[in-house]
Amino acid sequence: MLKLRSGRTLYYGKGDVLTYRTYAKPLSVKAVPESAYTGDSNVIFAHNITFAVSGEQLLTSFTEGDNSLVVATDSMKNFILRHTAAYEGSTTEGLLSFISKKFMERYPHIDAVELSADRIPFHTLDVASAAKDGLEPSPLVYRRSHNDHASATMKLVRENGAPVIASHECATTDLQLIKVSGSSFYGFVRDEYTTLPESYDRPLFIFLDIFWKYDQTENAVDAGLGGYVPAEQIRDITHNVFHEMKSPSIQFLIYQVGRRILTRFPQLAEVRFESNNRTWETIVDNTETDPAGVYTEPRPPYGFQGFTMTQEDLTSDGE
Ligand SMILES: O=c1[nH]c(=O)c2[nH]c(=O)[nH]c2[nH]1
Repeated sequence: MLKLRSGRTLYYGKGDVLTYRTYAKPLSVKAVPESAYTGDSNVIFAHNITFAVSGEQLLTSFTEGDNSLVVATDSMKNFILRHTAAYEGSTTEGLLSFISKKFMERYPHIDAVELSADRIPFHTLDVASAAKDGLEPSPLVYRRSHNDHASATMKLVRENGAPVIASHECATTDLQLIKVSGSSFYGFVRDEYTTLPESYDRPLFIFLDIFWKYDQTENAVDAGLGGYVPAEQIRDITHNVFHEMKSPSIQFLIYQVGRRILTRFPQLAEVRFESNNRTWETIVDNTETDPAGVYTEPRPPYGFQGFTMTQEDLTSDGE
């Protein structure tokens, strides 16, 4: 939230600024064992951006109707689009940093910018190769995905007049993972309010949002430094840990995912989870001799968990 010195909150901006940039600089990252992802051609580098500004000098635009220092949100949209064309990097975080720094340089009366972007994922598609010897990814045709996607949030303020990143958080959201067998939930408090039976093998369906912060923000902004953490590798680590472990609860599952993420990426200071329990309701149970079961959508209300972890969690013996 963007606040003035007086403690008053003041901001205005533009949301849903859709920027479909083509042929951004390709991204290249180090491999991790859990993921085939090593980068992105960035042929389509598309985002939905929300951009808000704040400043002491904007107060009279609210209190007196004085528009003399108001940059129209329509102009903000144009600024974002034009600078998306000028961006020479390869990451969402770099794009946000670039646009907001340029904006604060152009408009010195703006004290702070808070902005976020959802990456709009477009995936490659295989097509018959021109040589007719199999399939190869089309460099031209892409499929828009409505699955999980990367995003980032950033706040910039001025220090000695120059814009600096005061805070950031990166994320992969809307991950929806089902593990059909190998998850339990038992041993919880049983009292006069308990109706849930203990489960020793449940089809665990979770909705998951994962957030992370770097120790050095520069690693998020400049992939050339070699410490960039792509949402795709976070996603792949998550389903690997889910696959590997017999989870006694979502709480313990996300803790183990967090430990793996922090192990793989020492450049991250923090990982945060928001999970949602969508365990399928059992209609026909499976048996020891017949794995076939029938399940249906769970009814609301849904349970959720939240957990924040830092590198310090790796020094405790949770694994
Ligand atoms: O993994 C779970 N954690 C809970 O805290 C909980 N509570 C519940 O009813 N089901 C589950 N599952």
